[in-house]
Formats: sequence, structure tokens, C-alpha cells
Amino acid sequence: MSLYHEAASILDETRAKKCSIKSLVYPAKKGKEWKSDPKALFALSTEAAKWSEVLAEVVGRSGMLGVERTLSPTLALVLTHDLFLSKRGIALPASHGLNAAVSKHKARLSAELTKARLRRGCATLDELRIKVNNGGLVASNDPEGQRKLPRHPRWVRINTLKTSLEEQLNWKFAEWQLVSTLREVLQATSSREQIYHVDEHIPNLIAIPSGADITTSVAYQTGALILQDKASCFPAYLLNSQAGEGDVVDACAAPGNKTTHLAAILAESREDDQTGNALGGKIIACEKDVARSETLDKMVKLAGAAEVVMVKAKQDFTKLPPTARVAANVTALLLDPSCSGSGIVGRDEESGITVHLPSTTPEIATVRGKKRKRPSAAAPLKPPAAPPPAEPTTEEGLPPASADDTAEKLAARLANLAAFQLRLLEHAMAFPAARKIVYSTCSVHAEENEHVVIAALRSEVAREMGWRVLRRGEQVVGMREWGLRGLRGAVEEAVGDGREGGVEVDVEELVEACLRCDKHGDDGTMGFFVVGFVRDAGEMLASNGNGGGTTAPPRVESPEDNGGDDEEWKGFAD
Ligand SMILES: C[S@@+](CC[C@H](N)C(=O)[O-])C[C@H]1O[C@@H](n2cnc3c(N)ncnc32)[C@H](O)[C@@H]1O
Repeated sequence: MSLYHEAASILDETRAKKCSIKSLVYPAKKGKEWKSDPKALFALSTEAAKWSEVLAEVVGRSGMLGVERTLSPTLALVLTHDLFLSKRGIALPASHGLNAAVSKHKARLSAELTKARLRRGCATLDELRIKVNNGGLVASNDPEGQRKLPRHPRWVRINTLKTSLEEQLNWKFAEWQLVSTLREVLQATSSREQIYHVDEHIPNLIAIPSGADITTSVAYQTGALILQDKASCFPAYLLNSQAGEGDVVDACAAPGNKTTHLAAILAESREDDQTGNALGGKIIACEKDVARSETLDKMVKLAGAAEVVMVKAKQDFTKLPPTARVAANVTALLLDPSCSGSGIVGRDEESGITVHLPSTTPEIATVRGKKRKRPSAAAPLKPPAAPPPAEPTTEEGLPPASADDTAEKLAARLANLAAFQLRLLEHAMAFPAARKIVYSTCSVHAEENEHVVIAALRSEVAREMGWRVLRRGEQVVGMREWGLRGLRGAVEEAVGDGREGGVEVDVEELVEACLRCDKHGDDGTMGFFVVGFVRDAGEMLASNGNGGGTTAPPRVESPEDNGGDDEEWKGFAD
């Protein structure tokens, strides 16, 4: 019994305090002890919250709350959720008062659920489930919202180390239909809808409906297809390393999505080379974490990249001396360090969930969008005292990293991360033969992005070595054409009112050089940031002449190796 009461109290509290379910179930400081298993409690509360818009309608229209006085609106929500949406049904004996109170109304509730589903244009409960999971639901009386789409397709990178786009389109996707817009993929309502869209920015990348599962296919299991968010393909593509240009360091490589993408681009450039010379160029993939090094190794092998990738397991990038023999021919570096992960779709998303409550009096069909109350035989219970539903708070409309993060805590956390990221970037800039660096994060925070870029440009090593940003006009075509650039306000704020350290930052140039992906936009990507740095051949302003002897920036330990966008390897997927 406690599971349902506890889940209901969590939903009440999340509405009242505008905090996340996670922070209530797993409080940072020792707080309330739950009787239920926290995992089950978290799962039920988040699922019921996600479904609350539909269930509030179902419960409200059924009139159940007018009759069952033992049920509060949130208790009715969680029980109705399990009655219809949990495989095992309500986890209470049929004779239990709570189970009986809801099951008694099953026929009416079921009829209302069918109507709610049809109102949302879903032929089956599975289709409705996909819509709910994609966050594509909105109030049924909101005609604009009815057309709202899920935001994220499934991105599939064709691994050209093992296959080709043409081969996969003629084989794995032979029965599928090509559509010309991403919107059509997002509109797919059924996981069985076999359509794909070929991306216009990143070569060898396609989008398929979010419910489509390719993980059981041979192509996926043999590493020919890799599930990788479009945004996560930007760094390797922007770096655009070509055979014959020297070696590349992937500084923070596990689980290896970008490493294998880099390897594929490098291998393709070899094939394109007409000279017939065996051109050199290997990828040195560093990973500090032991377990993640193993994952990296596994992924590199499965992707068919082992020939070109040298995995440096348990290698802290900051301890790889720029002047080491292995780095002598390193001309490019990809730096995708641990970050807050605030751009990851799904992470902390639940802190922005709105819990909808059923009305305690049944409602009947809407008339021109306005609801009429059906006169109820039973006297209505007193209306719920809870305040209005929680909305995502924060500047830029983003949910906080965690509901426990006060502005102060978040600022401290970001400052810590930014110091670590800057330290890595400065280290990358010290490689004497390096000509190009790509820096990326799956964070939406300017502190980890534009601000780090400006601090890096103003660093001693950047000035000594002559690093500048890779201008938009110099970028590979798909990146040049990408519309979303750096945040002007963030750049202006960090640049301040003048030169610092003798470095003049051109705001316009910097804004245009940076690329952003919007987690909540229409491009179907996660939140992401990428920028390139270059220095011209021969540029070496350092007095010591070897570029490796710059003043070492203060030591900052990796603050939290949360692994950013790719926490755990579950096959080839972000
Ligand atoms: C965002 S993830 C990298 C994701 C990877 N680039 C991909 O696309 O699959 C960051 C990784 O950097 C590793 N890392 C953190 N600090 C490091 C350091 N100083 N040297 C090397 N690796 C580090 C973390 O363990 C984590 O695996």
C-alpha cells in the first residue's frame, strides 16, 4: 500500500515545491526514509507524472473521484496508471480497499481511456505510449498543441568503415521509404512505420522514427550501424582530418562514438586520395577511466577501427606530454571532455514534468474548446489545495541540473567544470605540431562553452602558439551551413569591454565560429556545443620555440567523470 500512498505524496510535493521527483525520492541530504523500494517509487512517480495529462482527463471524466472519497486526485492517478499501463496491474490484492475502489470503475475508466487515446489521434495504446514518451502530448482541448511533434528521432550513423550508405539503403532499409523532411520522421506515430530521412548536414547519417528499433538487426550488432545523435557527429565532421595530415588525438574518447566517426572520416579520405601512396595518420584515443577504457577498446574493435586507432587505456590526457615521442606527429586534437550533461535529452527532464490533476467532478465533451461540468449526483470533494503545476524554471527556459541545485550550487559546479575543461583545452593547445582542435560539450551552459572558448583564447599558451577560432567560412560545408551559432549575449558578457591579456576578441567572428544544437528545438538533436580552433603553419610566437614549455595552468582534477553524453556502453548508441 505504501507504494501508492508514497508515490501520490511525491506527486503532491513536486507540484507544491516545484522540485523534481528525483530530488524527492533520492534527496541529497538524508531526509525522509521511504518504505517502498526507491527504484519502484521513482519509476511509478515519473511514469504517472508523464501520463498525468491523459490520466487526469480519464479519471476526471469517469466521475470516480466524486464517489470514492478515500482517493485523493494523485492517489487516483497512480492507481489508474498501474491499472491500465503497468504489466502487472495494481500491485495490491484485489480485496484491498484501494484496488477495489479503482477497479470498481474499470469499465468507465477504460472507455474514457479509449476516448482520450482517439482524441489524440492514436489507433492503439502503443501509439499513445510513443507519444507520451516523446513528450508530444498536450491538452486535448488545445488545437495547436494537438499538432505538437515529438522532438527526437533516432539518429543512425552508417559506419563507412564497414559498409556504405548506399549498401545499407539497399539492404537493411530496402523496404523503408525515403522521406524528404525530418518532420515526416517526427510525425511517425507508429514504431512500425518504416521511413527514413537522409540528413542534409552530416554525411552518412539518417533519421528514423523514435520508436523504431534497429538494435536487433545484424547491421547494428556487427557495428555497421551506430546509434549516434546528430549533434554528437558534429565534432569529428568539423575536425575533418584527412589522411596525410598527421596523427589525431581524441583526448577524452570513451565510449568511442566520436573516435570511430573520426576513423571513418580518415579512412574515407584515404580512399579519395588519388596518389596511391599509403598515407599515414593514426588516432590516439586517450581515456582516463579504467572501465570506460575497456568499453572504448571493445567499441573500436567492433566498429572495425582498430587498425587506425591506438587506444591509450587509463591515460589521463593532461599527463600525456605534448612533447612526448608519440605526440610528435599530432596535428589535430578532438576534445570532448566530461561536462554537466545538461544538453542530454531525458536527463533531469523530469524536473520539468507538469503533473496534471483530475478534476473531482466529471467533465463532458468540450464545446468550442471550453469544458462544461457535468452535474454530479455526488457532492464534489473539496478541490485540491495544491498550487498550480510546476513549470520548468531557470534562465533560458532550461531545467536546473537538479532540483537540489540552488543557483549558487549550480554556479559553483559549472565553475569547477569550466576550470577542468579549460585546463584540458590549454593542454591540447600546447601540442607543438597541432594545427587544429575541436572542442565540444553536451552542455547548454555558456560557462562550459563560449566562456571556456574565450578564456582559452586569452590563455598564455594560445597567445604563444597563435591559436584562433576556425571561422565559419573556413568550416566544412555542412557545419558552415548549420544555422544555430554561438550565444551572442554569452560572448559579449565574457568578452567584457575590452582586451584582456592583450587579446582582442572579435565578438561577431566568435559567435559565428561557434555551433550550438538546441535540445528543445526542431532539429531533433540533443543540446550541444562545438567550436574549432586553428593556428596557421609556422605560427609560433613562443619565445621558447617548442610550444610545449608553456607555463602550466593550475592543476584542476576532473570534477565528475559523468561521461557526458555517453555514460554507459550498451552497444552502439549514444
Ligand atoms: C563526454 S565523454 C566522451 C564521449 C566520447 N567522446 C564519445 O563520443 O563517445 C568524456 C570522457 O572523458 C573521460 N575523461 C575525463 N577526464 C579525462 C582526462 N583527464 N583524460 C582522459 N579522459 C578523461 C571520461 O572518463 C569520459 O569517458
